[in-house]
Amino acid sequence: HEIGHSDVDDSHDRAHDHKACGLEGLGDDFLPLPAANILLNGDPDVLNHYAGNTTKSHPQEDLNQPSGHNWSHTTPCFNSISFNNAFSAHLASLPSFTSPSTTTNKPNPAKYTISSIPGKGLGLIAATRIPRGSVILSSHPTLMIDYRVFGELLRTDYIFLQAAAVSSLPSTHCSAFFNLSTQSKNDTAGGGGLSRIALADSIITTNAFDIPPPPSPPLSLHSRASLNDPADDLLYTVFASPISCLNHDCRPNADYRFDWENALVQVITAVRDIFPGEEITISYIYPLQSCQARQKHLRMVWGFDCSCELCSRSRGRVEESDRRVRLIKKVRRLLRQEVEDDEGKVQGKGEGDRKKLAELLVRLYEMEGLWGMIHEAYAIAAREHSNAGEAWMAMKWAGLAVEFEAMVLGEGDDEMREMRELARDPWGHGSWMSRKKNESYGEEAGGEKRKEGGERPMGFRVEDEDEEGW
Ligand SMILES: C[S@@+](CC[C@H](N)C(=O)[O-])C[C@H]1O[C@@H](n2cnc3c(N)ncnc32)[C@H](O)[C@@H]1O
Repeated sequence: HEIGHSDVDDSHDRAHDHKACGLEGLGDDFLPLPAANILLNGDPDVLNHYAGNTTKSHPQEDLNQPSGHNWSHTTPCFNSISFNNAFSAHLASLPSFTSPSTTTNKPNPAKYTISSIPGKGLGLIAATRIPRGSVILSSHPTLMIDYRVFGELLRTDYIFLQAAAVSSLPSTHCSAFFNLSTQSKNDTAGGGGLSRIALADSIITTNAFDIPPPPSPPLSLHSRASLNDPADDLLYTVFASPISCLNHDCRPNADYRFDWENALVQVITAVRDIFPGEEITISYIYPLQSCQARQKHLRMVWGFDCSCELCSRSRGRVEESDRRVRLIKKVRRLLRQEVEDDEGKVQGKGEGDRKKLAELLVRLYEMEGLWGMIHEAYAIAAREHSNAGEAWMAMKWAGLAVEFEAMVLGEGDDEMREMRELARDPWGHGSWMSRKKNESYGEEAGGEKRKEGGERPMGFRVEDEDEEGW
């Protein structure tokens, strides 16, 4: 990467000028034998998906891009390296790829500029105020790799397939890919001594996202053995778009989700208000770790020393944050300790304190600035108040949970559905009054009553998701 690109189009055009694309560009790195064997044996394949055309690619062939469409780097298109061609074909059959003229990627230069950030390379800077909950940008993946590729193929084979998959993308996408950064500043395509195969590998390592399985897998995925283990990540993807310029922050102001309904579009949303001139950031790692653990993880996996605001604080303030993280974990553990009594009702230790603990948890997430995760605390607080028969408080917390879940989980998520239900009708929710009635919660120790006509307390409008805040 050259430092100081001010917009994406410019960087892509420049890359296009001086980078050879296409398989012939692999030059001396061409490794015909092992890859040819893999392809002849059938699995895995590199599949090219251009606007609804699914073409099986053999690395030796130069692919003809479909004509009749004005290709730009925002036209949705991806290559996949997959053991499951049906799945790739399923994605390619979705409207984003079959009608690219109506569903192009959405870079949003009005909201941000790409600038040089001291110590981090390029990054996205807010050009305007971006309210919490607004989508900043969204993009289709350019490259998808089935995770099993890394376990089941030799490295020499899969790094060849990676380079072949990238090189057979349309030239605009290929250029955008090779313009992405690598872990070592000297590795970029313009300079540095890396071969094209090694360069593609380094770019993938630096810029890829893990994609977990969808909440309800499409039919073509049911054959995947690894789906039996929900912890298994499914795909490894790279977005040759401004998404790849988002730097890491241990307490980020934006977060992302993958929209399975819409061909795995990655949607980046502000999780708090972002002000003009602020850097837009996401977290590359699980944020609930000590500073030392986060730093170690980022150094080992990503190869950089984090210079985010939290990691740059004085030692005392870093320790304060670490203590809060430990307390969050402890409170979560305490709230998870529940047993069912003879009647199947949930009985917790120190029951009267559970609501207070849940509210403490919310406060701790807020103090830590964990806006991308705070829906967890809101959902816990909502259930605790519902368990205790406090309808209005349950509705308040469930409403907040829905608002924040919408940013990071999306509509298909089970917890979001549950919270929406709880916010709408706590009295009919499974958690209602499930705590033993041995304490005087709410009205008449029997819980708050449903109001006539299903009135809501002022300010709780779960349906009005487009409105900013409550
Ligand atoms: C996906 S790229 C992000 C865009 C990159 N800054 C660029 O110039 O293209 C990831 C790389 O950005 C840099 N980076 C991201 N977050 C950082 C942080 N918090 N501190 C230092 N470097 C960071 C690291 O070099 C990392 O390998």
